[in-house]
Amino acid sequence: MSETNTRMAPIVVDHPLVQHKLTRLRQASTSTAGFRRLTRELSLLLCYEATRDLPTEAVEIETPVESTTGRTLSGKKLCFISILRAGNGILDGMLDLVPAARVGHIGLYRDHDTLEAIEYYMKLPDDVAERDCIVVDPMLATGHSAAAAIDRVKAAGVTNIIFVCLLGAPEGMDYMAARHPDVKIVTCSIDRGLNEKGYIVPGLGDAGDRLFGTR
Ligand SMILES: O=P(O)(O)OC[C@H]1O[C@H](OP(=O)(O)OP(=O)(O)O)[C@H](O)[C@@H]1O
Ligand SMILES: O=c1cc[nH]c(=O)[nH]1
Ligand SMILES: [Mg+2]
Repeated sequence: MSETNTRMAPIVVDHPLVQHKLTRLRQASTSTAGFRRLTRELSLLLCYEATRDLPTEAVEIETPVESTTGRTLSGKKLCFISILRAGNGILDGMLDLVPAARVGHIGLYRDHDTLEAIEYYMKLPDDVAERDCIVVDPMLATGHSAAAAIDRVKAAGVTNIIFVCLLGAPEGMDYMAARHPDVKIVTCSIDRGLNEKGYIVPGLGDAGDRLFGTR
Protein backbone atom coordinates (compact mmCIF):
# COMPACT_ATOMS: atom_id res chain seq x y z
CA MET A 1 0.00 0.00 0.00
CA SER A 2 1.63 3.25 -1.05
CA GLU A 3 1.92 6.10 1.45
CA THR A 4 0.49 9.48 0.46
CA ASN A 5 2.13 12.80 1.25
CA THR A 6 -1.16 14.21 2.51
CA ARG A 7 -1.62 11.56 5.23
CA MET A 8 -3.02 13.14 8.37
CA ALA A 9 -1.03 12.12 11.46
CA PRO A 10 -3.14 10.02 13.85
CA ILE A 11 -3.75 11.39 17.33
CA VAL A 12 -2.66 8.82 19.93
CA VAL A 13 -4.05 9.89 23.30
CA ASP A 14 -1.32 9.10 25.80
CA HIS A 15 -3.02 10.64 28.85
CA PRO A 16 -2.30 8.56 31.99
CA LEU A 17 -6.01 7.93 32.65
CA VAL A 18 -6.48 6.66 29.10
CA GLN A 19 -3.48 4.36 29.29
CA HIS A 20 -4.56 3.02 32.70
CA LYS A 21 -8.08 2.25 31.50
CA LEU A 22 -6.80 0.77 28.24
CA THR A 23 -4.55 -1.61 30.15
CA ARG A 24 -7.50 -2.80 32.27
CA LEU A 25 -9.55 -3.17 29.08
CA ARG A 26 -6.92 -5.34 27.42
CA GLN A 27 -6.76 -7.81 30.31
CA ALA A 28 -8.51 -11.11 29.51
CA SER A 29 -9.68 -11.27 33.14
CA THR A 30 -11.79 -8.08 32.81
CA SER A 31 -15.49 -8.97 33.03
CA THR A 32 -18.13 -8.05 30.42
CA ALA A 33 -19.51 -5.38 32.76
CA GLY A 34 -16.01 -4.02 33.38
CA PHE A 35 -15.20 -4.02 29.68
CA ARG A 36 -18.37 -2.08 28.90
CA ARG A 37 -17.75 0.48 31.65
CA LEU A 38 -14.11 1.02 30.63
CA THR A 39 -15.11 1.40 26.97
CA ARG A 40 -17.63 4.05 27.93
CA GLU A 41 -15.11 5.92 30.07
CA LEU A 42 -12.45 5.77 27.34
CA SER A 43 -15.00 7.01 24.81
CA LEU A 44 -15.62 10.12 26.89
CA LEU A 45 -11.91 10.87 26.93
CA LEU A 46 -11.51 10.14 23.20
CA CYS A 47 -14.52 12.34 22.42
CA TYR A 48 -12.86 15.16 24.34
CA GLU A 49 -9.81 14.83 22.06
CA ALA A 50 -11.76 14.32 18.85
CA THR A 51 -13.77 17.49 19.39
CA ARG A 52 -10.78 19.64 20.37
CA ASP A 53 -10.80 21.68 17.13
CA LEU A 54 -14.54 22.37 16.93
CA PRO A 55 -15.15 26.05 16.18
CA THR A 56 -16.61 28.31 18.87
CA GLU A 57 -18.14 31.77 18.82
CA ALA A 58 -18.46 34.56 21.35
CA VAL A 59 -21.80 34.99 23.15
CA GLU A 60 -22.90 37.60 25.65
CA ILE A 61 -24.33 36.10 28.85
CA GLU A 62 -25.38 37.20 32.32
CA THR A 63 -23.83 35.39 35.26
CA PRO A 64 -25.51 35.95 38.66
CA VAL A 65 -22.81 38.58 39.22
CA GLU A 66 -22.32 40.51 35.94
CA SER A 67 -22.40 40.47 32.15
CA THR A 68 -19.60 38.65 30.40
CA THR A 69 -18.59 37.10 27.11
CA GLY A 70 -18.41 33.33 26.88
CA ARG A 71 -17.83 30.91 24.02
CA THR A 72 -20.21 28.29 22.67
CA LEU A 73 -19.91 25.75 19.89
CA SER A 74 -20.57 27.13 16.42
CA GLY A 75 -20.34 25.80 12.90
CA LYS A 76 -21.84 22.55 11.69
CA LYS A 77 -23.70 20.28 14.06
CA LEU A 78 -22.34 16.83 14.90
CA CYS A 79 -23.37 13.35 13.89
CA PHE A 80 -21.87 10.21 15.44
CA ILE A 81 -21.84 7.16 13.22
CA SER A 82 -21.47 3.80 14.90
CA ILE A 83 -20.11 0.80 13.02
CA LEU A 84 -22.24 -2.06 14.37
CA ARG A 85 -22.06 -3.72 16.50
CA ALA A 86 -19.01 -2.92 18.59
CA GLY A 87 -19.20 0.79 17.70
CA ASN A 88 -22.23 1.05 19.98
CA GLY A 89 -19.94 0.55 22.97
CA ILE A 90 -18.18 3.79 22.03
CA LEU A 91 -21.35 5.63 21.13
CA ASP A 92 -22.68 5.69 24.69
CA GLY A 93 -19.74 7.66 26.05
CA MET A 94 -19.79 10.05 23.09
CA LEU A 95 -23.46 10.81 23.66
CA ASP A 96 -22.81 11.47 27.34
CA LEU A 97 -20.58 14.35 26.23
CA VAL A 98 -22.60 15.59 23.22
CA PRO A 99 -26.21 14.55 23.97
CA ALA A 100 -27.71 16.62 21.13
CA ALA A 101 -25.69 14.89 18.40
CA ARG A 102 -27.54 12.91 15.76
CA VAL A 103 -26.64 9.24 15.32
CA GLY A 104 -26.19 7.04 12.28
CA HIS A 105 -25.56 3.29 12.16
CA ILE A 106 -23.68 1.22 9.61
CA GLY A 107 -23.81 -2.54 10.09
CA LEU A 108 -20.65 -4.34 9.00
CA TYR A 109 -19.01 -7.60 9.94
CA ARG A 110 -15.67 -9.02 8.90
CA ASP A 111 -15.73 -12.18 6.83
CA HIS A 112 -13.50 -14.43 8.94
CA ASP A 113 -11.73 -15.92 5.90
CA THR A 114 -11.26 -12.96 3.57
CA LEU A 115 -11.25 -10.22 6.28
CA GLU A 116 -13.40 -8.14 3.90
CA ALA A 117 -16.18 -6.00 5.40
CA ILE A 118 -19.71 -7.22 4.64
CA GLU A 119 -22.48 -4.61 4.95
CA TYR A 120 -25.87 -5.61 6.40
CA TYR A 121 -27.44 -2.34 7.56
CA MET A 122 -27.25 1.42 7.09
CA LYS A 123 -29.31 4.27 8.48
CA LEU A 124 -28.01 7.83 8.47
CA PRO A 125 -29.85 11.03 9.45
CA ASP A 126 -31.52 12.77 6.48
CA ASP A 127 -29.43 15.92 7.02
CA VAL A 128 -26.12 14.08 7.52
CA ALA A 129 -24.48 15.99 4.63
CA GLU A 130 -24.87 19.22 6.63
CA ARG A 131 -23.07 17.77 9.65
CA ASP A 132 -19.53 17.03 10.76
CA CYS A 133 -19.27 13.30 11.43
CA ILE A 134 -17.37 11.24 13.96
CA VAL A 135 -17.33 7.58 12.92
CA VAL A 136 -16.72 5.21 15.84
CA ASP A 137 -15.56 1.60 16.12
CA PRO A 138 -13.30 0.18 18.85
CA MET A 139 -10.99 -1.64 16.44
CA LEU A 140 -9.04 -0.62 13.31
CA ALA A 141 -7.40 -3.89 12.24
CA THR A 142 -7.04 -4.29 8.46
CA GLY A 143 -9.00 -1.04 8.11
CA HIS A 144 -11.50 -2.64 5.73
CA SER A 145 -14.52 -1.96 7.97
CA ALA A 146 -13.61 1.65 8.73
CA ALA A 147 -12.80 2.43 5.09
CA ALA A 148 -16.04 0.83 3.86
CA ALA A 149 -18.09 2.78 6.42
CA ILE A 150 -16.37 6.03 5.50
CA ASP A 151 -17.02 5.32 1.77
CA ARG A 152 -20.72 5.25 2.67
CA VAL A 153 -20.57 8.41 4.76
CA LYS A 154 -18.77 10.31 1.99
CA ALA A 155 -21.26 8.99 -0.58
CA ALA A 156 -23.98 10.57 1.58
CA GLY A 157 -22.28 13.95 1.07
CA VAL A 158 -20.31 14.37 4.32
CA THR A 159 -17.02 16.24 3.88
CA ASN A 160 -15.59 16.48 7.40
CA ILE A 161 -15.02 13.10 9.08
CA ILE A 162 -13.04 11.98 12.13
CA PHE A 163 -12.57 8.30 12.97
CA VAL A 164 -12.33 7.31 16.63
CA CYS A 165 -11.17 3.88 17.79
CA LEU A 166 -9.69 2.34 20.92
CA LEU A 167 -6.94 0.44 19.13
CA GLY A 168 -5.36 0.58 15.71
CA ALA A 169 -2.90 -1.66 13.89
CA PRO A 170 -0.23 -0.14 11.61
CA GLU A 171 -1.83 -2.09 8.73
CA GLY A 172 -5.17 -0.37 9.31
CA MET A 173 -3.53 3.02 9.67
CA ASP A 174 -1.77 2.55 6.30
CA TYR A 175 -4.95 1.32 4.64
CA MET A 176 -6.90 4.34 5.90
CA ALA A 177 -4.13 6.72 4.85
CA ALA A 178 -4.34 5.30 1.32
CA ARG A 179 -8.15 5.21 1.10
CA HIS A 180 -9.11 8.22 3.23
CA PRO A 181 -6.06 10.44 3.82
CA ASP A 182 -8.33 13.37 4.76
CA VAL A 183 -9.82 11.55 7.76
CA LYS A 184 -8.23 12.26 11.13
CA ILE A 185 -7.89 9.19 13.38
CA VAL A 186 -8.04 9.47 17.17
CA THR A 187 -7.03 6.36 19.12
CA CYS A 188 -5.64 5.19 22.48
CA SER A 189 -2.87 3.09 20.91
CA ILE A 190 -1.29 1.88 17.70
CA ASP A 191 -0.42 -1.72 18.48
CA ARG A 192 2.31 -3.94 17.02
CA GLY A 193 0.37 -5.50 14.17
CA LEU A 194 -2.07 -8.25 13.16
CA ASN A 195 -1.86 -11.98 13.79
CA GLU A 196 -2.60 -14.67 11.19
CA LYS A 197 -6.34 -14.37 11.92
CA GLY A 198 -6.35 -10.61 11.46
CA TYR A 199 -6.60 -9.83 15.19
CA ILE A 200 -4.70 -6.89 16.59
CA VAL A 201 -1.68 -7.88 18.73
CA PRO A 202 -1.35 -7.50 21.63
CA GLY A 203 -4.87 -6.08 21.22
CA LEU A 204 -7.84 -6.84 23.43
CA GLY A 205 -9.52 -9.68 21.56
CA ASP A 206 -12.87 -9.42 19.80
CA ALA A 207 -14.34 -6.12 20.96
CA GLY A 208 -17.93 -6.99 20.03
CA ASP A 209 -17.83 -10.33 21.82
CA ARG A 210 -16.27 -8.78 24.92
CA LEU A 211 -18.75 -5.89 25.00
CA PHE A 212 -21.84 -8.01 24.55
CA GLY A 213 -20.68 -11.28 26.13
CA THR A 214 -21.36 -13.30 23.00
CA ARG A 215 -18.37 -15.61 23.37
O1 LIG B 1 -10.32 -3.32 10.48
P1 LIG B 1 -11.03 -4.62 10.23
O2 LIG B 1 -10.09 -5.71 9.82
O3 LIG B 1 -12.19 -4.46 9.28
O4 LIG B 1 -11.60 -5.11 11.65
C1 LIG B 1 -12.27 -4.27 12.51
C2 LIG B 1 -13.71 -4.66 12.61
O5 LIG B 1 -13.85 -5.92 13.27
C3 LIG B 1 -14.73 -5.79 14.36
O6 LIG B 1 -16.04 -6.00 13.98
P2 LIG B 1 -16.65 -7.48 13.75
O7 LIG B 1 -16.53 -7.88 12.32
O8 LIG B 1 -16.07 -8.42 14.74
O9 LIG B 1 -18.19 -7.23 14.01
P3 LIG B 1 -18.95 -7.02 15.40
O10 LIG B 1 -18.76 -5.58 15.78
O11 LIG B 1 -20.35 -7.34 15.06
O12 LIG B 1 -18.35 -7.97 16.41
C4 LIG B 1 -14.52 -4.37 14.78
O13 LIG B 1 -15.55 -3.89 15.63
C5 LIG B 1 -14.42 -3.64 13.48
O14 LIG B 1 -15.66 -3.29 12.92
O1 LIG C 1 -8.40 -7.60 17.15
C1 LIG C 1 -9.49 -7.40 16.58
C2 LIG C 1 -9.60 -7.22 15.18
C3 LIG C 1 -10.82 -6.99 14.64
N1 LIG C 1 -11.90 -6.95 15.43
C4 LIG C 1 -11.83 -7.12 16.78
O2 LIG C 1 -12.84 -7.05 17.48
N2 LIG C 1 -10.62 -7.35 17.31
MG1 LIG D 1 -16.64 -8.80 16.52
